[in-house]
This record gives sequence, C-alpha cells and structure tokens, in this order.
Amino acid sequence: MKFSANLGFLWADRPLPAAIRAAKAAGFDAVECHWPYAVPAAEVAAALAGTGLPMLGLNTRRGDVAAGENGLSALPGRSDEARAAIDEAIAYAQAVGAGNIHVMAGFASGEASRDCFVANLDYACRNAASHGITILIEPLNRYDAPGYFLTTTDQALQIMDAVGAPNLKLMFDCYHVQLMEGDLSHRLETLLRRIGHIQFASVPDRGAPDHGEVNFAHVFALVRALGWPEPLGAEYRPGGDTDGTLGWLKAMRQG
Ligand SMILES: O=C(O)C(=O)[C@H](O)CO
Ligand SMILES: [Mg+2]
Repeated sequence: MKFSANLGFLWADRPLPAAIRAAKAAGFDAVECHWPYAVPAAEVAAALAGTGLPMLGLNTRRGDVAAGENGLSALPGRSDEARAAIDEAIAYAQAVGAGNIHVMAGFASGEASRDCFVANLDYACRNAASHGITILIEPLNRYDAPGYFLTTTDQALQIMDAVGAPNLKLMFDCYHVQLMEGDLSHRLETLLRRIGHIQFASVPDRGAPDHGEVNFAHVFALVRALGWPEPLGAEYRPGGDTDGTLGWLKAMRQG
C-alpha cells in the first residue's frame, strides 16, 4: 500500500521543502499539497528531486480567502480570474511534475454556477491535456464548507459527464464522502473507474486514520484488493506534531 502526505495539513508548520523532506523521512511514498504558490516552484522541485518523492497534486487558488472565498470556477462573472488560477496551477504543476490539479468550485449554487463550472472545467481539461495533467473535482462536506458548490459524488459525476473530458476525474476524499453520503465501500467499488485520487482522514474529527467511525484498515484493504495503484492521500489534521501521529503508517508498513 502506498501513501501520500498531504502537506497542506501534515508538517504544515514547516516550509514546504522541509515538509517534503519530513515526509520522506517518515516513510511516505509521495506528497501532495494545497496551495504552494508562495514558494518558488524551483525550491519545491529541488526538494522533490532530493528526496525522490513525486508531487501528486495541488489546488487552484481559492480567490479572496480573507473574504471567505473557497474557489472561483463556479462563480458566474469570475471566469477570467478562475482561468488565470487554472493557468497558474498548470504552470506550477508542470514545474514540479505534479500530475493532478484540483479545480476548486467555490461557494455557489444554481444553474448558472453549474454552467460556469462546466465551462471552466472544459477550459482546464483542454489546457491540461497536452501536459498529461488530470483535472480533479472534489465534493466537500456541508459542515466544513457550508455553501460549497460541489457536495456529493453523484453531483460530481453529472458535472464530469457534462464536461465529457477523459482527463477529468473525481477526487474521492473518504472523509467528505463519509460525512455526506456514507457507504464508502460500495462507492469506492462502483466509482473507481472515475476516480483520479483518493484521500482519507478519520471521521468526524479529521484526525489520523486510527480512530473514529470509519475502519480504515478495511478501506485500505478494499482499495488494495480493487487494484488501485496510486498512493492514498493522508489529508488529516495532526493537531500538533505530525511525527507523533504516524502510528497508523508504521502499523500499515508492518502489516
Ligand atoms: O478540503 C479538502 O479535502 C481538500 O482536499 C481540498 O484540497 C482543500 O480544500
Ligand atoms: Mg480532500
């Protein structure tokens, strides 16, 4: 089983290059991040080369975070900014060798937002395709992100079908899916073909995957049995020193 450290949460107290080195030292197989844009891509690329870890993915900018924005691509009237964020993400992903970009929808609802999201995803997929980059969309749960445009896997599939691009996939975050829909095992089995990346955290507290209402030993074994070849993304809040939360990883390595 391979695992990716999400450096938006794990070792988030360290500069990104140091966090990449910490993930390597802890035994992760890959890393992924949220919004790396404050760090020059060359510094991230050098840390990746030094550790040999791949960067799996990153997110598009959220917009005006201080004003509470959480993505731009489903906001009618904001497509110029949304597409600039997509262009920026593609350039950064290319520079660090990341294969996935999560295009963030934002707080929105209704038909105009849906059409706007579909059009911006079409733009993202067309521009990412020539670089071999996959575009991801991720349903977020209503407790952490109330009012976010994309909340369920069914809605994500409808959007993906409307865009119709082969390089548009679902970010299946077990944490969000469990909170919104449950039935993780059946959903993983039936959606696997449409999934581009899998993430996890305990539910409901978004901690390490060694407690809470989801049995991750079962989920990991299922994903392995389904033949999923990619590292699974550990996207949990360590609530302190990350190294002190990695008992689950050591147990997986021993088992
Ligand atoms: O919140 C999540 O689960 C994510 O994966 C996003 O990348 C950050 O909003
Ligand atoms: Mg996630």
